[in-house]
Amino acid sequence: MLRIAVPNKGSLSGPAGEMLHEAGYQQRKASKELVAVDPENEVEFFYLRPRDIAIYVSSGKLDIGITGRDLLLDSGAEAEEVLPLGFARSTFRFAAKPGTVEEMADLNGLTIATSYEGIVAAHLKERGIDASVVHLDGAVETAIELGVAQVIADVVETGTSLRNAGLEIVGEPILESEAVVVRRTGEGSDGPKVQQFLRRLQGVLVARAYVMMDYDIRAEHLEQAVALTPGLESPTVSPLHDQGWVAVRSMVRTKEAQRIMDDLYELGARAILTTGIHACRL
Ligand SMILES: Nc1ncnc2c1ncn2[C@@H]1O[C@H](COP(=O)(O)OP(=O)(O)OP(=O)(O)O)[C@@H](O)[C@H]1O
Ligand SMILES: O=P(O)(O)OC[C@H]1O[C@H](OP(=O)(O)OP(=O)(O)O)[C@H](O)[C@@H]1O
Ligand SMILES: [Mg+2]
Repeated sequence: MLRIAVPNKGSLSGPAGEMLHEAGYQQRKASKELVAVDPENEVEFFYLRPRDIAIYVSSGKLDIGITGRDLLLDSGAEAEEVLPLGFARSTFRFAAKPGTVEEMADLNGLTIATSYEGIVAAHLKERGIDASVVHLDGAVETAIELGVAQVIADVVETGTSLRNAGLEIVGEPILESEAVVVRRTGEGSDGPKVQQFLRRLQGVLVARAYVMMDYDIRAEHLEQAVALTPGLESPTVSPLHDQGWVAVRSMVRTKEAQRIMDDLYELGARAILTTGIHACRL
């Protein structure tokens, strides 16, 4: 049975569960359940703290896990990223009161509060900066107001938490993070069950990012139309009863669908339809 670590709480938990559900895996019924078996797919899910997942996976007791790239790197565990999942996107940044820290060198001699000591210490060391790091569990933005630190290093998504605390970003992003699938470092080639799991998640990513587009076009404009909708491999072109026309079917990126529909219409295409993709294997 495949053993998979899934975040039990926080920003990663809901979207990870949704993605697994979309991939056809049975998820736990209640948020207090710590282990759930999906007998049909022969998978056992372990609902663990996101911060601990890379550590469990590196121990070799679990085959694979879902966590944040920042948490993976912070843990220092012998685990590596195998597939980015596109949710829980954030950047990891330094921030301070306006006017107190202009550039990275100003961090020398200061105290930095963070929940991600591993990432911060490595970043400072790489740049030869000598600053103290104090670990806090969360709500790090308040640490400056309360005098625990002069600088924080924390996850930023919309920037609302920083603004509310009257802080501004210092320097370049330390890291860009999103949810990722992790496995033990140096595992070699994945077994067939892990490969199948990854294919299912890749299928969800593609189904989320693409729509199927169908349209009719006069045969003489086919090449121009196909240039707009090349598809992943090659579009399907079918004859229509009216011999001057053909029907085209192709996958297009959801984000580009409206622009492509406008361009196709301009080219003379008609009956342009898009439909969602529920699942796929490429
Ligand atoms: N506001 C956010 N937007 C996007 N991703 C976030 C946000 N906050 C945290 N994350 C991401 O979620 C992961 C952290 O998960 P974790 O459950 O430890 O924190 P959390 O979502 O802040 O939950 P908690 O309430 O337990 O602190 C990290 O990968 C981080 O980048
Ligand atoms: O840029 P924003 O959109 O404001 O999001 C970033 C905030 O979200 C997370 O906090 P969370 O609410 O999880 O609280 P925590 O600090 O206790 O983890 C993170 O730690 C930041 O504080
Ligand atoms: Mg948090």
